[in-house]
Amino acid sequence: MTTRITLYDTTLRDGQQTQGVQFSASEKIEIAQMLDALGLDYIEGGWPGANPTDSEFFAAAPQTRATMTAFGMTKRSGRSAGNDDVLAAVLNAGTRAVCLVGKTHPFQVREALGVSLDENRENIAASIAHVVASGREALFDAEHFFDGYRADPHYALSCLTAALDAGARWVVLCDTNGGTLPSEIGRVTAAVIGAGVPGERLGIHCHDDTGTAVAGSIAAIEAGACQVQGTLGGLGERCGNASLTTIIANIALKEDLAERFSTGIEPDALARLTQISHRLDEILNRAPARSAPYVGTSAFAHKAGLHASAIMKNPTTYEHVDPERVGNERIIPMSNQAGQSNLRARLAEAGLTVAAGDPALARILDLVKLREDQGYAYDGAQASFELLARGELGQLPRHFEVERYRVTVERRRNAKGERISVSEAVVVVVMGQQRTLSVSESYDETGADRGPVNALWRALGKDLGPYQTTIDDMSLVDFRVRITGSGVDAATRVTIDSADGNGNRWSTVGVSPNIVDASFEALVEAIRWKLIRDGVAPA
Ligand SMILES: CC(=O)SCCNC(=O)CCNC(=O)[C@H](O)C(C)(C)COP(=O)(O)OP(=O)(O)OC[C@H]1O[C@@H](n2cnc3c(N)ncnc32)[C@H](O)[C@@H]1OP(=O)(O)O
Ligand SMILES: CC(=O)C(=O)O
Repeated sequence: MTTRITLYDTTLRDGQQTQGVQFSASEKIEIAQMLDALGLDYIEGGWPGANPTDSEFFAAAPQTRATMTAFGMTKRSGRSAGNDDVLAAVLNAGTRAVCLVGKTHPFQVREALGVSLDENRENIAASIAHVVASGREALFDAEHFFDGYRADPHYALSCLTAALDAGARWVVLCDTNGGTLPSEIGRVTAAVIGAGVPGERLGIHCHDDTGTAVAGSIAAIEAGACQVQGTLGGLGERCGNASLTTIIANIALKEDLAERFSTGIEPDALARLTQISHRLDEILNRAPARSAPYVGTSAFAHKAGLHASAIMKNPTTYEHVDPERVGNERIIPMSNQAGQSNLRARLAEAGLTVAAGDPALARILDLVKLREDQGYAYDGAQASFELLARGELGQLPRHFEVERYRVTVERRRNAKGERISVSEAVVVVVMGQQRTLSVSESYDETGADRGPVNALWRALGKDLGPYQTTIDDMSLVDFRVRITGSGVDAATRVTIDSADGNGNRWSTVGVSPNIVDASFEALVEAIRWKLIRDGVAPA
């Protein structure tokens, strides 16, 4: 018999408090639907009345199986709960549940609110009673609870009791400043339950300022709290909240937890965890975090030669769980850390079968290590690695050669006297007997200059004769620049991610002391790889 842990997501509220994150109402609706499909119990949608986006979201909130919850704060002093306009706006959202944050640390009550301890506790009780009287389920987020408990356990506990006595369904212990370590969180949670607060009405809300928010949340669950709050991928104020993504996977897949606890997440939903996490990254317009537990793009990447060798014999040698359980995949990248096992695995993925012991394997490995020493990085540019390997194996078709290119960047004033820049590129390409010269300016949809690399890409992709139809659906989706080495040895490494209309995505790398030249190398490799992958024969 397992204890059912209630999952409360605050991506749309605390997650929106992340510096640099600003969801639109329609993005909030999409995220709410994703969270609901995943199987969460509560979705905290935001703070109605605090900003137009949150009000718009609640006005159009999707129907969810999860309990949609509006967030707000306890009433201010000097007015009744019924006369507090901030509380009224929260209730007006018409959600099934309302979560109110209130202070439980005497220092915070005095410094931040400037009211007496009794008055604060009465405000908590009156606000929760008002929510309950309006027919909603009430939750109380006990702000700074662990700091408050350390300073004055009697007062902090009395605030929880005031909320529970007023009808709160849940009281949630918040480590608001994120400074409490897991051992203390576990100890205090157990003490709160020992003091009479039922675990079935107790939640935990951790922040990650010590890098232990997930561990702290699990410590509270193990001590008896039955609700856990968090966000997708740990978004949230300052260093973030506890990552619900990690907590969900831990409870489902770590035997010691799975034997004692369960959540509403079904195995097929768990297998969509990586996809959901990457969709959130797309909404946030950021690359997926590499090292995120379970769902990171490197969570199951085996770079070291010793690891790859063992993984190919039995994946459990270097994997704590099967990546498929969370919808992730195993990657064996190539780099200067690789041995022949990585190499043969990567070549097989590219459809290149090479017998163990083939001398070409050693040559390819030596070349990878030499080039990485020069600044190349192949673990994030697998398409360039494939071209390099094909070259050594004598399987690299030469579709075209670049005879020369030239780029100019001009800064001038237009007819209105405004300062503008214009980038222009010329590329000469030879394909068999055919020689083409293409010229292009750089521009985006508004006509603004997008720089020399864009101009080069446009010129290169303008007239590739017999290959044109193959590359027409190609686009550049990401561009990363890194200076490697220092002083006279400094070089620029450019990694380009390309995509095509078939949903393929591939990465290529170029290195040169000159950023434009490094970019050009990566661009040319991107096209070469696409032509090979699409099986186009050289002209
Ligand atoms: C721990 C957390 O993360 S809780 C979530 C915090 N989230 C947010 O703050 C985001 C949304 N907040 C907002 O948009 C705004 O702060 C609003 C609309 C809520 C209030 O805006 P304003 O009225 O301009 O107040 P402002 O933000 O400057 O200050 C907050 C006020 O609330 C009071 N307050 C803070 N917590 C509470 C509480 N739990 N109960 C009652 N009053 C509170 C403060 O004392 C302060 O009052 P004061 O202006 O009289 O000093
Ligand atoms: C409520 C909340 O977000 C906190 O105390 O951290």
